[in-house]
Amino acid sequence: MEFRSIYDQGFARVAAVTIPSHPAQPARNAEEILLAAHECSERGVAVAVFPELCVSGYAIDDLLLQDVLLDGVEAALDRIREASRDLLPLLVVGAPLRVGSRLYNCAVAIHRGRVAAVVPKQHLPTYREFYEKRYFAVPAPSTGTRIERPWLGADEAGRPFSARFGATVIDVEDVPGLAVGIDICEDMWVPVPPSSLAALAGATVIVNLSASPITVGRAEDRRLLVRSASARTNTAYVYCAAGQGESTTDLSWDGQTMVYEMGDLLAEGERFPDGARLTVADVDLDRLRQERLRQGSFDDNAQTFGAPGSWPPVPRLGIRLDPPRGDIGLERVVDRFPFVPDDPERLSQDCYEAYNIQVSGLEKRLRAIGAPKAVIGVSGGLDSTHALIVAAKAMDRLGRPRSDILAYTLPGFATSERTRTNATLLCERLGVSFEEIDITPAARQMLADLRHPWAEGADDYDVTFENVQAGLRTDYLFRLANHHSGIVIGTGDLSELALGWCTYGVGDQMSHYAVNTGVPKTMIQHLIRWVVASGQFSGEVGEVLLSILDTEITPELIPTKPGEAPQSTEASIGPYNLQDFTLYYLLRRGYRPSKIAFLAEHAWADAEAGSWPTGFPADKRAAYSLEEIVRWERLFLRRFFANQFKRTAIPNGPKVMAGGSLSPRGDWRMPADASAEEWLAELEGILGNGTGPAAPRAKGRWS
Ligand SMILES: Nc1ncnc2c1ncn2[C@@H]1O[C@H](COP(=O)(O)OP(=O)(O)OC[C@H]2O[C@@H]([n+]3cccc(C(=O)O)c3)[C@H](O)[C@@H]2O)[C@@H](O)[C@H]1O
Ligand SMILES: Nc1ncnc2c1ncn2[C@@H]1O[C@H](COP(=O)(O)OP(=O)(O)OP(=O)(O)O)[C@@H](O)[C@H]1O
Ligand SMILES: NC(=O)CC[C@H](N)C(=O)O
Repeated sequence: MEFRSIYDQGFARVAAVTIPSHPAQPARNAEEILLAAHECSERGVAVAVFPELCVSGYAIDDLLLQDVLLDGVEAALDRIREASRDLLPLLVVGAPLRVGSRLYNCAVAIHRGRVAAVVPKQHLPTYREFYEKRYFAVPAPSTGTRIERPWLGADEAGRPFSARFGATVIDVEDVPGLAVGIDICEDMWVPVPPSSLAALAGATVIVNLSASPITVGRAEDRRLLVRSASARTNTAYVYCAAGQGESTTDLSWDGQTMVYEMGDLLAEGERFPDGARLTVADVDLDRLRQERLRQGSFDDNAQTFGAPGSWPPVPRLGIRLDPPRGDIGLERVVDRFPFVPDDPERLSQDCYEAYNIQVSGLEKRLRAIGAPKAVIGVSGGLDSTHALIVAAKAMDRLGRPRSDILAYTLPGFATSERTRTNATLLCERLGVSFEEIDITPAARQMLADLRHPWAEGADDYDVTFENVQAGLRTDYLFRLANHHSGIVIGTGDLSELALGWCTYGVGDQMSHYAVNTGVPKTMIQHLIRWVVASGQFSGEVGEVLLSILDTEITPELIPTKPGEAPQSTEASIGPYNLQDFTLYYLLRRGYRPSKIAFLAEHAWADAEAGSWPTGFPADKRAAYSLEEIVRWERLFLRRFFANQFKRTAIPNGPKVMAGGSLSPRGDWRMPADASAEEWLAELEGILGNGTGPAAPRAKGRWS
């Protein structure tokens, strides 16, 4: 197992290749195909798809029925097949082929000197500009025919090879999880495309050989179809259209290429190119496999289609690829923040939704109870600030005065002037009811009653010292809620829950309704920025919110000595940048820790590379080495397992992100006494730290 090998990390490299077309000149087209195929091979591509009828040219009309053309096509396929012996990828090319007494519009799947399968187009457009039924036959629904033709080649003893003719899923046996299904252009435009059945039979990558002429607006239609096909079939969909050189007698061609994976665009090629273009992307086979594992309805649907009287399942056959195992890079963008999109419009939309999910969640709870007051401990930090502006909006929407929010600042031994001032200003400007209660006398009393060394003058700031303060704050807030007929609004976020960074029970883990539990820390700052930018509150509230965004994240539980930096949360539990990254891939994707580290290195190794979310401060653009990534991931895993007990007992609160919730009722169930050992061992083994080289991956795990 090579840590930096994409094929060992569950990816497969695919290419959508558009080439210059030479209409009715199969020999020249074969050379164009081979030129691009060599490049794909050098780049470690596993599957390369070319346009529909690229061997003959698509728009050649009645020339399709000429024997010179059809003989030339077979000779060209023979040439490609022979030359493919030295090439890595499975090549899928389009050609008109005589089978029996008719002509078929086919995809020919070629690998290492053999034709793996010939898949005929099932849906022939014969409307508007298309006239395919004039030339081509619709294949019979019964599959399983074999064809024997000289261009299929022969073995060493001269025995001729035959090939499957019909819909087929091609399993790449030594790239677990890579199974290729085929659509040919119009096949994608019908309600039940062949690719849907191929996906239900196990295909994870669908290739579409297309010769869709370009008219205004059609590229967007294709994008919609490819994107939705990939999302609905849980596949990567690799689309490739004919381009430069196709006949412009009555039409024009743009050579559009794109790769979508489960609705996400991985790569897209230049349109109207002046030569061959390879659109290359690394498909995450683990993601597809994991999604089908957890979304059981996918397989249920396959059962429905496999039932008697329904479509027969698409047959599968296997090839072996022997892909490169070294470091060939990663042809895929890995976002630094899986919970936070970089695209400004998408980020704004996500923030709008997240904020409204939180606000409407609290609104419903307040209405259901019968207009209780909302009691909040406001520290001047990010979480309680956000909870406060969620509560303020909920009160506005309920038509109740903001004074029904009872905000308390509860300074302890380490509360700084800055957070306290921010908290005070924010409450004043929002117009909520506000009071300060100093918890230090009660905390002193409790520490003395406990006979804590600090009470006897020692410099001992342990967990008990911290939790006495967090606990007393909670005690005050709950009793204030009783006293004023209110409920305590919980402020803790999703990242803190993942790490167990809260005080259990009599502490900030508990509340009557927790508005932030579904929001990761890396998202909270953007939410607050969005609240300011979208003018949810007055300009003067916005000013304080921006000042709060600038404050270092600290629990303020241990006093700062002169000349020392204040207690830093991230120094204790790791950068939230990395911890949210791990959280997403563990929770939503179920990935191995080694794969998470591999992805994190691609996302975080270089602060200059790739994009950052809009508004992300330049001075906070961090980078992390693989060593740092692994160090903090280890800590994450230990804390994530050890703190499940805090999650099994969390208060109610809405799920916000599709990436996951940690509520045992919402989206995450796990034992509160499980061990992280196996997860830690997997990480150690991969990096060769301590436990020696990693065991080779078991075969067939993905099937
Ligand atoms: N699986 C399990 N099932 C049942 N009980 C389990 C348990 N594992 C530990 N325990 C028990 O739980 C207790 C430990 O949990 P707990 O009392 O919560 O204490 P603990 O997790 O040790 O400490 C809380 C940490 O959160 C930090 N904190 C607190 C408050 C706010 C913030 C913030 O910045 O937002 C941070 C604080 O600085 C401290 O480091 C122990 O008594 C332990 O024996
Ligand atoms: N000085 C304080 N006054 C009032 N409430 C406080 C104070 N300190 C902490 N709290 C309450 O305890 C919660 C957790 O506190 P802490 O500051 O340790 O964590 P945090 O997650 O960084 O939250 P925040 O970003 O709101 O500070 C806060 O959200 C707040 O509700
Ligand atoms: N060649 C084809 O099958 C093209 C048909 C497709 N519906 C299109 O409009 O692009």
